[in-house]
Amino acid sequence: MSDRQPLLIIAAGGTGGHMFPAQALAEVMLRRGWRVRLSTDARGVRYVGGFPHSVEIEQVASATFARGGLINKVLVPFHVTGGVIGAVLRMLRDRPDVVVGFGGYPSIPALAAAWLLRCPRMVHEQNGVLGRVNRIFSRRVDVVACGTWPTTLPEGVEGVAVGNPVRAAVLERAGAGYIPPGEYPMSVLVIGGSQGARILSDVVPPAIAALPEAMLRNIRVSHQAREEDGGRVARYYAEAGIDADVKPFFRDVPRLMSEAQLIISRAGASSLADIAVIGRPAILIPYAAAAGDHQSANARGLVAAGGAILIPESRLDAGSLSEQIAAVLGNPKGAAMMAQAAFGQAMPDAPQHLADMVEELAKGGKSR
Ligand SMILES: CC(=O)N[C@H]1[C@@H](OP(=O)(O)OP(=O)(O)OC[C@H]2O[C@@H](n3ccc(=O)[nH]c3=O)[C@H](O)[C@@H]2O)O[C@H](CO)[C@@H](O)[C@@H]1O
Repeated sequence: MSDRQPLLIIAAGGTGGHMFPAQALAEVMLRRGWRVRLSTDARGVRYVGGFPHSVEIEQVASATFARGGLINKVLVPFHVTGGVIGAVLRMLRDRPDVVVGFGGYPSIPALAAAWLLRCPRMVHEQNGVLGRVNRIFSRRVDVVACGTWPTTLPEGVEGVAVGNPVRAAVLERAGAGYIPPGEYPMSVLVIGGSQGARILSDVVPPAIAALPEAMLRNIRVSHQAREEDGGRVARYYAEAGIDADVKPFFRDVPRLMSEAQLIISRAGASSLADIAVIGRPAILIPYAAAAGDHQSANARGLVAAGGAILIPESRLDAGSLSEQIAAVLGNPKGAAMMAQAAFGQAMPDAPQHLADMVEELAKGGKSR
């Protein structure tokens, strides 16, 4: 590396699942004196508010076969080719030291350009099963960093277990003291990933309303519901006399998690990493339609360690969920052991580890 400030390009698709780990790496690299540029599409740009202000933003065309009509699908190869040509020209001008892809179609232009120009590059896969873009590039990058371990990788591809980097606001609460459930106000946090989950809005309110009266009196719920479900969820809690805060997205999830006696959640990779790093008992309901059932794979470690209870969507109903909630909240010792076990699965040094790998690559060394 010369004396100029090193440049990292982070390429990530437009969902929270890709953007939160990208943000965590950006935060560390800026602290290490790097310039950081985020390459994403219009959907991803909605998340940049959470990124440090000094991160440069480069918006690429949204090109995916997964959405849009026939015309969109016909145009995808042109968008992708245009995106790659643009990325090659910018890289020839700016000579990034390392390019890291976090998955999703918008990461294609930067990764393809880095491959063509032989620029040091890696992908980070958050899930227990490789996403489509990361699978394509897994043989064309220097390193495949894995957030969930073990990850199913294509034959001949080696991965490095790094963990899913969590945001600074989560790290500040790593292993925060847990107050086990008892005869005092208890908090239950319900989150459905970055978009919210309809099934949790259908099943969780009646499950909570069916808890034993003595328990119910002390419960406070923070429930993330999709915009269109928020009204009915809030009404349900109000009519059942339950103290509830219903929002489409909580900006202060790290605080809410640290205050919670129990978390009910989907099994998206960052949600699980946050739960483990803060160390809280959880009931997990993996999204059954996720590609390759990767949410079940994500949850495996936490559940096997005794930090979480898994309920498959196919067996989820208000009655059985209510029993599971009562079992956790009615057993302070068991809940404290779950919190401990969850923290035992955390990889809080994932952001630093990933940052070390970026610096290794920049020096020309391989990280594995
Ligand atoms: C439906 C779907 O396909 N989801 C995928 C998507 O997850 P999705 O985008 O749903 O997100 P994750 O669960 O990985 O991350 C969500 C993040 O949002 C935070 N949060 C959540 C709710 C809220 O109100 N406020 C808030 O800050 C969580 O604490 C977490 O940090 O990408 C992930 C990573 O590739 C995958 O593992 C998921 O399977």
